[in-house]
Amino acid sequence: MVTATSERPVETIRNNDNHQKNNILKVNNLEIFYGEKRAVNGISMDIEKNSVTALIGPSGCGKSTFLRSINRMNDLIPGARAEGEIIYEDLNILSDQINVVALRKEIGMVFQKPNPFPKSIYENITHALKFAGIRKKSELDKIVEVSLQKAALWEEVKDRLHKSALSLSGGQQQRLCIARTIAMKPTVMLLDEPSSALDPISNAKVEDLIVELKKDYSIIIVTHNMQQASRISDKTAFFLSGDLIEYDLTEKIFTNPSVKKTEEYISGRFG
Ligand SMILES: Nc1ncnc2c1ncn2[C@@H]1O[C@H](COP(=O)(O)OP(=O)(O)OP(=O)(O)O)[C@@H](O)[C@H]1O
Repeated sequence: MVTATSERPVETIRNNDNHQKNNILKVNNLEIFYGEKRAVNGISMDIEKNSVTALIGPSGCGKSTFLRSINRMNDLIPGARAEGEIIYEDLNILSDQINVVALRKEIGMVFQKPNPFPKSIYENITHALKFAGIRKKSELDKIVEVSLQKAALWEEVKDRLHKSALSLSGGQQQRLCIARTIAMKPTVMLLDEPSSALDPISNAKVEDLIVELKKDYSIIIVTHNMQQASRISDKTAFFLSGDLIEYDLTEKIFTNPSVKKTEEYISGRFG
């Protein structure tokens, strides 16, 4: 549970009016700055539960900045700050009372380049669990198996769990990183171009996995690959120069967008 960390009452950062049953996140007038420069210009959108939401747009439009704000990864960048609200479970994620460590367990992130630790496959998954106080071997074994199964990797690695994660292929490493996130029992998974560094077969496996995972998680994915967005996402948000230009069902965005700029972008006329 993402709890308030200070003495101030939780009610001061709750916003019950904004809670909606089918949405996992509600973004209200979010602005993100790097120093004086504004990278995200007051965007508002709801993110649905158990769905895949794709963020698309040309390089530098603010997709990754927005994604990183959802689990407060921008806190790690000196000079970065956010205004507005991202409501999750009636709490504003941007509040200084949020327990960021707990938040990042519930809202996990997978990066473009697979980044397993230089440890065994097993330890890659158990490392954070042990840190969180889970020590019993039988419990750790179970979580490792379930996480690898959910990440569609178990069959490929079950006989070499104690071999180095770095001996896996790039595609397997990325599925291991997804398993590592799953082990923390997240509700939301943020994926920043998770398959752009992979070969086509590994890419297809990761795409199949994402579609499978939405049964259990709400997924937000940044992608430069229009085909990928149209294949796997339910809703698509098109960003341009820090603005959210259009946000709608993926089918609508790719067949009959409402805004001319969206149509120009998806048909490859710029970006
Ligand atoms: N750490 C940072 N410090 C300063 N400015 C940054 C930083 N990260 C991003 N920016 C700027 O913020 C704007 C949005 O960048 P962001 O990386 O979010 O875009 P993007 O749409 O994800 O791009 P790409 O598709 O190339 O990853 C850009 O103008 C970028 O130069």
